Amino acid sequence: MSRVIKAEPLTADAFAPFGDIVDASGDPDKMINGGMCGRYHDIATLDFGPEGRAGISVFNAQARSLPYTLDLLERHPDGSQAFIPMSAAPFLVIVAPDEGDAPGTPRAFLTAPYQGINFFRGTWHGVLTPLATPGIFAVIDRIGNTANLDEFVLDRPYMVTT
Ligand SMILES: NC(=O)N[C@@H](O)C(=O)O
Ligand code: NI
Repeated sequence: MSRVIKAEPLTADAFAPFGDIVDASGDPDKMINGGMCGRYHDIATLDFGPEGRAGISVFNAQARSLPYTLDLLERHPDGSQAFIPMSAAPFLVIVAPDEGDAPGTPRAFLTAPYQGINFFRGTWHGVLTPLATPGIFAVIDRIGNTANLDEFVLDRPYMVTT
């Protein structure tokens, strides 16, 4: 019998232990370009460690369907990782607390349109999980000389639903 996780709406408070939300919510920090543009300034904690540097990549991921079978969690011990959607489609964000170097009970969140996320360094998470095609995302994460990847295969999968 699979364990079930119900996806929650993504809110800053709920996501705060795991990362940042990257979106244009609320008032901008500054109006620029002659008042034609609102700047939401410096809204994510990027962290690439002393040996790494920031990189921008593009991921073109297959869309998944719900209920989604979660059987793997991973983390990046050496740096943060941000997923910025290049479409309006919501996507699934799965995170878990660290419990003695293994993930605890996962939580799933459904983004709002045009919301991106930034995982803090070391946050256990599910891989990029689009729910619509194209699953194209800009990814800002660490470029460096380490694998920067710990994977944890779940002995019993979870079914993620909305
Ligand atoms: N492995 C990789 O580049 N992607 C994962 O980190 C992911 O979170 O999707
Ligand atoms: Ni990742």
